[in-house]
Amino acid sequence: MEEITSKSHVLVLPFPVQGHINPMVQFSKRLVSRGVKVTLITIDSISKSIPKDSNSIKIESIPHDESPPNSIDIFLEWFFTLISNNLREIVKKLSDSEYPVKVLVFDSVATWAIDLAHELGIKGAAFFTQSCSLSAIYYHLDPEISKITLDGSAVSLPSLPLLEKEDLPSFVYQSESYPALVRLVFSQNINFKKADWLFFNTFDVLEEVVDWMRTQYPIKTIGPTIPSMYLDKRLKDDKEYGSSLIKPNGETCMKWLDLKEIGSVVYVSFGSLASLGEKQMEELALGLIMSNSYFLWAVRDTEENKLPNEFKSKASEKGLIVNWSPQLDVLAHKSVGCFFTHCGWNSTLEALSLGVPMVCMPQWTDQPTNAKFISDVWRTGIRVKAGKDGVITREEVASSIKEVMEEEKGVMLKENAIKWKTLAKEAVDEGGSSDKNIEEFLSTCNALDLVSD
Ligand SMILES: O=c1ccn([C@@H]2O[C@H](COP(=O)(O)OP(=O)(O)O[C@H]3O[C@H](CO)[C@@H](O)[C@H](O)[C@H]3O)[C@@H](O)[C@H]2O)c(=O)[nH]1
Repeated sequence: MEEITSKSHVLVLPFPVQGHINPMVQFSKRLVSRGVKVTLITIDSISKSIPKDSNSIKIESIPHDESPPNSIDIFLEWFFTLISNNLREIVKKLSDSEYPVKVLVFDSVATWAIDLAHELGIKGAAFFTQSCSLSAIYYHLDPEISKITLDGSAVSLPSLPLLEKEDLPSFVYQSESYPALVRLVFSQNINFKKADWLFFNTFDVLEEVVDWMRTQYPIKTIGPTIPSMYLDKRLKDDKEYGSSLIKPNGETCMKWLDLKEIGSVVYVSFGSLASLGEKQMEELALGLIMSNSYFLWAVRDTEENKLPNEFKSKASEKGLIVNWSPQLDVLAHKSVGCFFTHCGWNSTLEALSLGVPMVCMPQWTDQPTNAKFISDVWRTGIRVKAGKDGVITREEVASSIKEVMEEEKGVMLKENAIKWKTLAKEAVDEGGSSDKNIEEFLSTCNALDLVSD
């Protein structure tokens, strides 16, 4: 590994939700391990959940008097205004220090950050927390410029599998439900034109479209951003993400899993944002019981009231319900045989990196596309089928779990999952594709130092 002796200083700005903070903090740790100074920019209500200066990442936290707004549309504007009003001062302050800032790595949804970075005389790198395939889809289907007519039939795009309507990101067809989010996801395309680098939390062999994107833009794959001790083990202290916005019920989960047989437990989680309807929650709950497998289900406290009456006590022989799990430890546990997931990109990468087969129950945004890749491209999972009313029945839940846990198909899915686990480790290990991309990025940062010294 090349020794970085320069005084490179990189600012990292994640959007403040779990699924964006985790990968950007992990990327920061990889930079710090190579001698780079990294400062994470966030807001007070989030920074209290991130251990101060964890893994030598410095934190610049912006105070705010009012609580963050609950509505996503209002929150986006509130957060971006708060950051953009303060970022200039932060860069100026740090630039007067021994380690002047050279690069701002910003969450790809903070599209305004690139202009600010350039105005301040520093480089800007957009960090995409979703798959490269997803960005390619948004790129080709941008309503402002796309010549493709969306009429509900399958779409064929360069270096991507044929995508049926239900495989496309939900924002493509349901644009009226979340107008601000839809504007936001497509606005990310501006990064392709303006950013100095485009970082993707993926690895080269995982997505064919990476090669196609590379012919067009300065993209760098740097993932999977799973803590090193689960993959290459080169960062000895890197055992967890270290920034849980919800406190996990770790001991309870681990003790319970320790008592179960190898591969006998289904782990169920829908990440930090997805919210199921009451009917769907009931079908899922009853399907889990019907599957006859043991299950560990992370149900956030805001979702708990949707569980059927007395479900917890009825399920107590077979199931454990917690508000938040230490997901990496759970997926790495030998008792877990299957991950019943909403297919958030982090969960997807975690399952691939830890060799766990999946049952996919995507909800919205990128999750349907991730489910398509899991079931048809990487072939490490199957996707549940919804009934006419859009609800996935208890029978479907139970039979999908049985298919993965008990049937021949499950053996093939597990073999494929193990293959991807090996490839994920290779990508981040010394000389792997993601490792080399980080090295190359830092060599360029070094050159920036030489130019400005
Ligand atoms: O009980 C739990 C549940 C989740 N996690 C962690 O929380 C993260 C969840 O991330 P992800 O699987 O990506 O889901 P979301 O929280 O839903 O993430 C949002 O952000 C992702 C990245 O942009 C998108 O892919 C998703 O669709 C979007 O919902 C993962 O690292 C999990 O390990 C836990 O530690 N414990």
